[in-house]
Amino acid sequence: MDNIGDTIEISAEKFKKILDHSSDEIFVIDDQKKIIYVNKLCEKHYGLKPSEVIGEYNMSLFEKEYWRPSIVPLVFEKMEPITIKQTTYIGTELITTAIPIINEQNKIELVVITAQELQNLTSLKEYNENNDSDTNAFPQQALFTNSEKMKHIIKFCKKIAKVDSTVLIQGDSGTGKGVLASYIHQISDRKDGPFLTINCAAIPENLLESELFGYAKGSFTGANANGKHGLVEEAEGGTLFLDEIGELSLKIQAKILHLIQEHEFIPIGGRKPKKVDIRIIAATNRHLIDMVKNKEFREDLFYRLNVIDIKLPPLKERTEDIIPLTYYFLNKFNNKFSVNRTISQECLDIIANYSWPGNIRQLENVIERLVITSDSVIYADDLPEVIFQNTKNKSLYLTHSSLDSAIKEIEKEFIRKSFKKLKSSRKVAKELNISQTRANNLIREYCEDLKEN
Ligand SMILES: Nc1ncnc2c1ncn2[C@@H]1O[C@H](COP(=O)(O)OP(=O)(O)OP(=O)(O)O)[C@@H](O)[C@H]1O
Repeated sequence: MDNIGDTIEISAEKFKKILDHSSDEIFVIDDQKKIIYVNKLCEKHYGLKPSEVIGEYNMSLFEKEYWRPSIVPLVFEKMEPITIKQTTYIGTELITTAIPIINEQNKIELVVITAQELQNLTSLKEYNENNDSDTNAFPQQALFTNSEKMKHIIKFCKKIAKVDSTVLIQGDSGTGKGVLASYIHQISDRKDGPFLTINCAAIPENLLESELFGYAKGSFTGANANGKHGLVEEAEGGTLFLDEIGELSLKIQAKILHLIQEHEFIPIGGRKPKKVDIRIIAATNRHLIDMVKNKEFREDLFYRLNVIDIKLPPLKERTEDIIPLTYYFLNKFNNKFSVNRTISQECLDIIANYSWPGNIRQLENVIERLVITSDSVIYADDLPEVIFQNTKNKSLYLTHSSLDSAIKEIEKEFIRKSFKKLKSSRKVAKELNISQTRANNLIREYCEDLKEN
């Protein structure tokens, strides 16, 4: 126990609780620039638990690009408090202040760093625009990751982006195939040209052909008399992304093959081939090789597309990405709907342990729904039933060794759900078929945070 003043004692456990509930991230490094303390906000800002950060050297995390720019060299150089703007890899903007604690030998003993989210500042005047070292921030990118598997894929993309070979991205629905295709385009020499996407499954075959290749003057009745350019022509100098390529008919597959091999195409109703300079990136969530075996997909086109193939892992194989993505989407929808929802630890744990069969898209949709439907804090019981139950059932067995504690957990869940909905102990008692005294006691035990002030 620490004795503070004459009468108040704060245990180390309570002290940790206080720091973890600060709205600022608190980050302390020693004279060797080793991280000796960080509060729980580091999970929100970097998707890393304090236990993964404490004991690391500041530089080694900085080199893994969790944030930019670094404040530590500045404070060691100037030996005085410094404030700068930083951006984390999930796009959170922070106003960070580093305060050196200097010992009697005039050496830095510790540096206490606090970081506040820019969107939380009530007044933007609170920080000086001139101090802002934004030039070092991350480039605007829609693709970020904390997973080694994905970092490997991104490294591979950086190598292949510069060549013009066709790329085939395979992966389950919602794993980010479109985002990856756009990323490859953005880091390629074609970045100043267009990036056009067509979803081959969403358009009927006859329309798809004219969308892709356009048609010549007066080629059919009802068509624009001057003809029409297709996406292949409009993508000149850029990249054409063919999403869900497994859905193409054999006729259009033949035209795509010709386009890839000869860099030319003939518009519908046209006679002369037109040359184009485009890169093709294709994606599918189907097993193309099985389709080839079943003669549903041309073997020659498959091998042409597959010159460079990338397999995107489902979210359950990159669980390190779940928490950073959750906060990324939370920030995104908080901004979109001008609210400031936070998320409870229990809810976060369930999200982190769920298998996400619909991958990133499903996670994004769930967070959007939670931001819209929850009150200021998002609790576990706000989650859609399927996620809540699925993880709950697993965790009941995993985390409860005794029958009594598992029963208590279920009791808590029932009471919270009912009280959240009905907001009255009388109604809860009625719904759950218990006495009002018992309902009152249970509400006092489990629902303090749900009571309206
Ligand atoms: N690494 C990422 N960072 C941020 N957002 C991402 C990331 N990957 C995917 N998303 C988001 O997840 C959603 C799904 O991504 P995308 O549409 O690229 O998936 P897909 O694999 O092409 O899906 P489908 O097969 O259904 O077309 C999009 O809203 C996208 O913005």
